[in-house]
Amino acid sequence: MDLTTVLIASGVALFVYLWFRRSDDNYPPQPCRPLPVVGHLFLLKDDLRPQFKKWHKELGDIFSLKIAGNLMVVLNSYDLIKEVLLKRADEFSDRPPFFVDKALGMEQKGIVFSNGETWKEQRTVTISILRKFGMGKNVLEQIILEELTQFQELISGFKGSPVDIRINMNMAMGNMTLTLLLGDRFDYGDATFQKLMHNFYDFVRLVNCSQVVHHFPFLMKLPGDFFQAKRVQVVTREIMDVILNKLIKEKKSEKLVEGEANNFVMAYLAERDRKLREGQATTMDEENLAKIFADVLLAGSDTTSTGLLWCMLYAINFPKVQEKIFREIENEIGLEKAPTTQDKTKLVYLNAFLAEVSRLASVAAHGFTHRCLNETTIKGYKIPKDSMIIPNLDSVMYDKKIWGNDVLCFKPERFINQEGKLQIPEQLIPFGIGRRMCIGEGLASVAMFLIMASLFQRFQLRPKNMSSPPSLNYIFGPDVAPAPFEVCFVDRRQH
Ligand code: HEM
Repeated sequence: MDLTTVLIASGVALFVYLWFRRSDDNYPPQPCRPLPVVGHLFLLKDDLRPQFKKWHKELGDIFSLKIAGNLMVVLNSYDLIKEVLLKRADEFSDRPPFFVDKALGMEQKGIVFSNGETWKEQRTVTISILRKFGMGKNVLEQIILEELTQFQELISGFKGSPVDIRINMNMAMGNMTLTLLLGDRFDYGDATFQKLMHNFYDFVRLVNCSQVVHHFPFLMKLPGDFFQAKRVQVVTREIMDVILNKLIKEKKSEKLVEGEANNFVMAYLAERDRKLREGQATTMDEENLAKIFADVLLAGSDTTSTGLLWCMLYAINFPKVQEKIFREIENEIGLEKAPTTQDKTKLVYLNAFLAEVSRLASVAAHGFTHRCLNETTIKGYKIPKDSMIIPNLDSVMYDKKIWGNDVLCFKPERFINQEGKLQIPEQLIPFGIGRRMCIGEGLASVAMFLIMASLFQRFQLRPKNMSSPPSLNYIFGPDVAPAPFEVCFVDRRQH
């Protein structure tokens, strides 16, 4: 036998041994035996939703997959997700390492990807600043209403002809977020804004695929870019460069009049300076600020814009629901005065509509990955240290035990009780649950309420072809977005 034959034979023998070796580990059930080295990676398709649904049905509320050397544990059902992420928050609130965090640079900073003291302080400070912006003269509301005026003008310019509004929606939401961060809105034609939005679009499209490189870093060294990881690296570096070296740098040079920050960057820097002046130990610095900037832009803007697109798609598919919302707006606030947050409690049916869209659209279908801090058990199964934990929010949004047999029906009425009041069950968790729960829930909810109330007040949303509205199909990415569709915004004032 020559050396090549020996090597091939040993390789095959090792593979067969690893494949048939009995594993004594009592891991949560798995769909099949994992392959050596890659584990179950070969099973995962681009759209994980139907797969997770099937495995949930076959394997139960907890199942697991081997991804390279790590265990990925998928939690299904409200009770189990709540038990792990809320009641056992000390054990399951960390994040695992992500390729994209590495690509962004300044690893483990900001909020989304950080852990420990850094995460705690950045999250607390950010929530506190956002809360202040939502109070008093309500900076948040002013920003949303200003952008909304521009957005309505743009829509009105389409004069009721069919349009794919995705890019414009992303630009409007992106601009709202940037105004919150910096204090001034961009002109849509501004070169920096265009570049950011372009990179941002690429990022959202490519990020899922690139995570494979985290498990197999040698792939970065191979020629070509099959998993788009090199492209993600270029795009994220460009995003961070603009944020840190242009936007934050320019803001820093402006003088802050004490107590008057109307934007996140200035408010953050003022708080950092206060802590330093008072001699407090702090993790607050410009790198953390830049990462929070990216977190808010990347985690917040796209998800909210996607949520709004779903609202439009459901509205054109359910014209009677849309008409009922319009009548409610007409009766409760009239057609002249622009809706404000003060009107939120009056528009019960609109709120029920938004809740039902958030349930069925399930924009963050699989939440965001957590990490298990130390070896432990869930439901008697062994969970090794550093396992990835996925809260399958889809399993809650589509659970017949919670929503009834008509779980697949679009029915805003399910959120209105017999007294005609809005009633949102605790199981509606589009923003997650526990210590890592979304920090942007308030911001997203206010933005979605104001934008949809204003659009429904002025426009009737219609499909291009009244007899065949666009499908409710989705595209699975970092969030679940509607497949491209066209909508006609017919100005009610001119009809
Ligand atoms: C409809 C819109 C949105 C949805 C559905 C959504 C959903 C979520 C979900 C499911 C998580 C993961 C929770 C977990 O890890 O268990 C999350 C995290 C996060 N979201 Fe949102 N989000 C939305 C809008 C926003 C907005 C507007 C912001 C801007 C402030 C934002 C900022 C964040 C941040 C920073 C995190 C990470 C929190 C942490 O790791 O501590 N999100 N979001």
